[in-house]
Amino acid sequence: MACALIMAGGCGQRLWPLSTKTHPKQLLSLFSEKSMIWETVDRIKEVIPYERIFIGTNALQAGSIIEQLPMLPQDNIIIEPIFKDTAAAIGYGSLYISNRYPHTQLVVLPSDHLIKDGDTFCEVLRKGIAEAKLNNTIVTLGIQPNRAETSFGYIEVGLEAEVNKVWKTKCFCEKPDQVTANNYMKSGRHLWNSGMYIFNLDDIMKEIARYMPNHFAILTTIKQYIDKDLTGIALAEATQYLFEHFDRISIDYGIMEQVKNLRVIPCDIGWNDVGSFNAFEEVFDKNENGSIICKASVKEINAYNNIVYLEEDEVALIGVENLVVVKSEGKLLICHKNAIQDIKKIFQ
Ligand SMILES: Nc1nc2c(ncn2[C@@H]2O[C@H](COP(=O)(O)OP(=O)(O)O[C@H]3O[C@H](CO)[C@@H](O)[C@H](O)[C@@H]3O)[C@@H](O)[C@H]2O)c(=O)[nH]1
Repeated sequence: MACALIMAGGCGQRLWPLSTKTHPKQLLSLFSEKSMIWETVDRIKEVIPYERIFIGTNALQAGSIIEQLPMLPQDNIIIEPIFKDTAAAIGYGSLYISNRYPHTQLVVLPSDHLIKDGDTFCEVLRKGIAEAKLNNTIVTLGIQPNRAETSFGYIEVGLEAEVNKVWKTKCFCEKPDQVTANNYMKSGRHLWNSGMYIFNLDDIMKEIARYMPNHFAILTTIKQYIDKDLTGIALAEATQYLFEHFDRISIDYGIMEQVKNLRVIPCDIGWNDVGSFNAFEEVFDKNENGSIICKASVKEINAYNNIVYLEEDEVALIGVENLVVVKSEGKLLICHKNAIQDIKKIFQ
């Protein structure tokens, strides 16, 4: 039976002020009463039981995650001592999980994505796990693109790639420039990478050794602490001096752009990475003025196409268009929709 590693180290910078370093996107309840990380755990529990679901995070977020996910054993919360991006986090998580469940398959999932069709998603996961086990491949889930987005990875497949089947990939390109993304969009042969990966634990360590030898050397030294069955903060403290030496790089650049055995399952699962307030336009209904109003009761006079997320009782928008107005925990954002990409600068 496979294990899962849910990645919860990021802070959803483009959703400030809803998302902050201490209360990041994955802990927000945007689409139901449950937080996005809780939804992620819930969605896969038919395929992977709680005792095999692990969370990769940091000390800042670990307490809230343990509170939100009491169904997971506390030792399944893996605390990274320093933020070093997903290559280090997935290598570390893979070592940790191998110590308990050696030679199995690992499903790596982001903690902060929306997936509307959970049943199809579980079917695709089962298919991906079987593929990785049988053929020693790395499997990712591909999404049909609807715009030339530059903040995603792209996977090239053949034109014939039908949904819910496993396909060989021709190339993987992480976050292309705008001209390249436009060409990919036009080609009809490129899918978005959803950032979900399925592989054998043994295979990912071989790929890290081949393509990221510095990471592999550090992980080999870290293993001695994992073998001593250290967990939680104690493990993070023991390995901090080693983490300092990891280059800060994602698994997408470090491994996925290099590997020869990458496979993709094109799927239609109602996926959205909710990366910025733009995503609200795709996942929430608009009112008659073209605006999206969450939580507040808003009166609009000659106001159109705004995104409003406020908890105040009375709000009026007059003569304004294409604004994002969001207030949370005493922090207020007023931003033009054209400037949404700059919200992440608040974190710098
Ligand atoms: N534990 C841990 N988690 C991390 C870390 N860095 C990021 N994460 C988590 O890993 C997931 C993906 O990280 P992002 O940093 O948000 O990735 P991205 O820029 O959006 O790009 C990835 O996802 C896209 C789809 O949303 C892909 O298209 C792209 O290729 C790539 O895989 C998120 O759930 C984030 O919380 C880390 O150092 N540690």
